[in-house]
Amino acid sequence: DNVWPNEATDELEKMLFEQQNPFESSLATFAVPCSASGLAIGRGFGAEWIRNAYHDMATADVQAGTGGIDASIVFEKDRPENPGAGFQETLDFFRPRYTTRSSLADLFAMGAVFGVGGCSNGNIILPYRAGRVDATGPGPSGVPEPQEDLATHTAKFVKQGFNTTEMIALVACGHTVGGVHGVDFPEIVPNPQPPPVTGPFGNDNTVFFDTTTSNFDNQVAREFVANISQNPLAFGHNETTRSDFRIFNADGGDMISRMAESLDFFSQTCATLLERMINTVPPSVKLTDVLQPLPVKPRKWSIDVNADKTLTVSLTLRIVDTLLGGGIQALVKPVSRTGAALPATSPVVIGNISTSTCDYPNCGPSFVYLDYSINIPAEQGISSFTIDITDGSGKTTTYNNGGTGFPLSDAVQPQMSLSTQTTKTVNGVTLQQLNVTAAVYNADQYTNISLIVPQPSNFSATISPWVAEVAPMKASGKIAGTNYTLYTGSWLASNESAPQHPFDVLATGPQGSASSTFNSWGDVPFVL
Ligand code: HEM
Repeated sequence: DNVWPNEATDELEKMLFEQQNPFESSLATFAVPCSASGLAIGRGFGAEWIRNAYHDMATADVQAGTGGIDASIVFEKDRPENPGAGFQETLDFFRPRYTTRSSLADLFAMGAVFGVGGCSNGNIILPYRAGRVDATGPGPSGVPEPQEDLATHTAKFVKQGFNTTEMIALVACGHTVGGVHGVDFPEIVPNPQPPPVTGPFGNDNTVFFDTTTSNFDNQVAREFVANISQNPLAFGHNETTRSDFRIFNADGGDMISRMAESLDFFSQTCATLLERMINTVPPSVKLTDVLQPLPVKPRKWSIDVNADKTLTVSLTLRIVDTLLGGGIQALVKPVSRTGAALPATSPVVIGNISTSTCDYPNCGPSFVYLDYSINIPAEQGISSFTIDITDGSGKTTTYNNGGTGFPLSDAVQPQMSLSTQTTKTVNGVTLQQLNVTAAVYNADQYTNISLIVPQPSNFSATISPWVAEVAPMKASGKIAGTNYTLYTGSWLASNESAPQHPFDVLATGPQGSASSTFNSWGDVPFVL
C-alpha cells in the first residue's frame, strides 16, 4: 500500500518526485538540461550517471546471483576497466544523500533514471524501485573494455544477464549520450584534438558518440547505419578499440537497423533494458514496488509543548496540485490521543505558497506545500489526522492514508527551540556536537531515553554501513500542568568529518517504545 510513513521509500520518493522544491537542492536538476554541467567541457552529469550505473551493474553474475547495482563501483574506481573522473564525480555528488533510508546503490540507480529522463526530455521515464543493498567491498572485474574482442564482450553481457541482441541494444542506449574523453582514452581520441577549447572547468578533449550528444535519441543508431558516424568506438582511427562497430554488427546489423528506423522502437527497447539494468540485484535483495508519488504527504512536522499546557503542531503537507484545483481548501482534521475528533484547521498562508515541479516532462506531478499550525490542549494530544480536500469543481474528498489516517505521535518530540548545534575542540580537532532536548509524554513508563545519530562504521572506507551512535538523555525538567518531561542529551562526533545524518530520539521500556525519527539537523539552531 502506498501509505505514509514508509522508511524504505519516503526519502527516495522525495528525491525522485520533488525535483524543484523550496527546501533543498534537487539531484535531478544537474541532469537538466542534458548538455549543461559544472564539469569539464565535454562532460555531463546525465551521461556520467548512466555510465556509472552500467559499470556498477557490470560486475554482476546473474547465474551465481551476485553483484549488480550495489555501489561496489566506489571500491573499483582504480581498475583499468573504470578509467576517468566520472565515477569519482558521481560519488561526490550522491554521497551527501547516502543515509540509512537511501542506500548509495539506490541513489546510483536513481542517477540513471535522472540521466535518461533528463536527456530524453521526459520521453523515457524508467520505473524506479527502492531496496538495493550496498556492497562493503569490491566485486569481481567484469566491465567490458573497448579493446576486447566480440566473443569476450558477448560472454561478459551473458554473465550480466543480457543476450547478444540485448547487448547490441543496451550499448546503443548507453552510447546515445556523452562520448569518449581523450584525457582518459588517448589511444582512442588522440590528445589534443584541434581546435583546442578551453573553459572554466577545462577541456577533456571529448569526441561524442553522435551529433545529438545531449539527446537520448536513436541518432547514434541512425548515424551508424548511415555510415556517417563520428562515434570513436565505431569508426575511430584505432581499429582495435572499435567495440561499438563489432557489437552493432554482431547480429549482422539487424538490431541496430531497427533501432535506427524507429525512435519509438529505440525508446521502448532502451526503457525495458535500462530498467532491467538498474534492477539487476542478487535474488536475496527484494526491491519495493515501483515508487508512486503520494497524493498527500507530511513533508515536515514538529510538535512543541507550550507553557500554557497546549501543543503546537507545525505541519507542512505536500499535496499533488491537481487535487486542489488551484485553491487551497484543504482542512486538516486532527484526532486526539484517545481517538476523539479535534477541531479542523485551515492552512496558514503567509506570502506565496511554495510549490515544486519536475525538472523534465513526465517525471511526476507538481506539488503544493501547505503549512498548518494546530493548537491542541496537551491533555488531549494528537495521534493522527485526515485531510478534506476540495477540488476546483467544489467536490470534497477525504484523504486518510489508506484508512488509518496519517499517524503523528506526540509521545516523544524534540523541542528544536531548546536544542542546539555546537562544536567542541578535542586535542586540537573541532568536532560537531548535537544537544537535543525532547519532550516525553508519561516518561515514567520508559526505562531508557536516548539520542541516536547514525555514523559510518569505518571513517577511512569510501562508504561503510551505518552504526547507531547512542547518547543517553537525562530528565531536565517537567512542563508544569502537563504529563510531559523534558529530556536532554548531547552527542559528540567521533571524527571531524562526521556527517550530519538525521537523528532519532528513542524511548524504550517494558511497556513499549516511542520514537521521533529522522529529524533534520537543519531544524536545530546553530550556536557558536
Ligand atoms: C562493450 C561494452 C561497452 C564498452 C566497451 C564501452 C566503452 C566506453 C568507453 C571507452 C567510453 C568512454 C568513457 C570516457 O571517456 O570516460 C564510454 C562512455 C560511455 N558509456 Fe560505454 N561502453 C560499453 C557499454 C555501455 C553500456 C551498456 C552503457 C549503458 C547502458 C554505456 C554507457 C556509456 C555512457 C553514458 C558513456 C558516456 C560517458 C560520458 O560521456 O561521460 N556503455 N563507453
